[in-house]
Amino acid sequence: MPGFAIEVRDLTKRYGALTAVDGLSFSVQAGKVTGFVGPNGAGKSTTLRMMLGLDRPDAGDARIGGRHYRTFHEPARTVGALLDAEAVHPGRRAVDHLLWMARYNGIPRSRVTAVLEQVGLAAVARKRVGGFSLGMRQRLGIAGALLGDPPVLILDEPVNGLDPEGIQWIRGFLRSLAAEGRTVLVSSHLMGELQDTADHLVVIGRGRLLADTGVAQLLEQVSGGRTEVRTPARLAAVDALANAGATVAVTGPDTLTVTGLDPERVIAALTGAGVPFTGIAEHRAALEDAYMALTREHTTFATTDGDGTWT
Ligand SMILES: Nc1ncnc2c1ncn2[C@@H]1O[C@H](COP(=O)(O)OP(=O)(O)OP(=O)(O)O)[C@@H](O)[C@H]1O
Repeated sequence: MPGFAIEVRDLTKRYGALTAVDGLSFSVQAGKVTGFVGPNGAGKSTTLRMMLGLDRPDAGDARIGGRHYRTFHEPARTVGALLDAEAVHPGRRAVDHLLWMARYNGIPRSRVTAVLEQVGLAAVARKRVGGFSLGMRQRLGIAGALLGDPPVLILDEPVNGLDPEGIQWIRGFLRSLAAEGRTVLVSSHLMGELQDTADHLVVIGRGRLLADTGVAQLLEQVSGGRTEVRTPARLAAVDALANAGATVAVTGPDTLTVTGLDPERVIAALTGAGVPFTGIAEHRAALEDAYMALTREHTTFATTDGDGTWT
């Protein structure tokens, strides 16, 4: 799978007095899941639409593998996109929708069977889309994006409205696509939807870049060195960790929050003292907190800048 990066440079889009995307620059690498995060109205969909040649920028540009989307002869073979899972006619059968897409894009029919299998919809291929749950429609949208076996996938809010099982599925699926060397860009307005899926995060607010960072780096930066430990032997764990020099707070019947020891040393201290544990994680809530802080700061900035409310 050739590596296709996405490069966004000084991208700007105005709707009348509103600057929906404001001098945005970032790049998206192949072989990773990149989360594109921002509150509602931050400009995510507008940015994705400009990448896909559906909206024309007022300034700057977005290139995929060094080229503008519109210049691709067979774009579906390079870029697969899911913008709106609701956009399929409800009277259509899933397989017919994909066959129509395949014909339109010059893709062999055999790919339709392959992608239906890939997204787990083979058994309902002949059912009408109107009877599909939102999760099934999201899967169908992803199947459509995969038809051309593209090296680049751009998915707008694919996790939105999924049940926990659907969320688990999509996480694993996106990660497997990235592991094949594909470029996977996935948007969400919720950090929680992406923090366990994405390797990298691009955070925007009011059309501007707020952060462009690895998930691990951001987590390290914001977790304040806190590690959560889940253990059935709470008291023994407190002793072992305190002996190793950590500060330990009991945060639940079987959970502890540890500061002053990195996760590797927490594991070493527990294992060395023979204390059982069922989970060790950097402080996950911290990422959500950081996201809230980033976007809140930006709201304050926007307000003091004199240009009104947060949409
Ligand atoms: N065609 C349009 N005409 C006028 N304003 C628009 C248009 N499209 C988007 N906007 C405005 O541009 C801003 C950015 O919208 P956009 O849909 O890109 O945000 P988003 O981050 O994708 O939000 P959401 O998570 O709600 O989808 C919003 O204030 C929106 O109302």
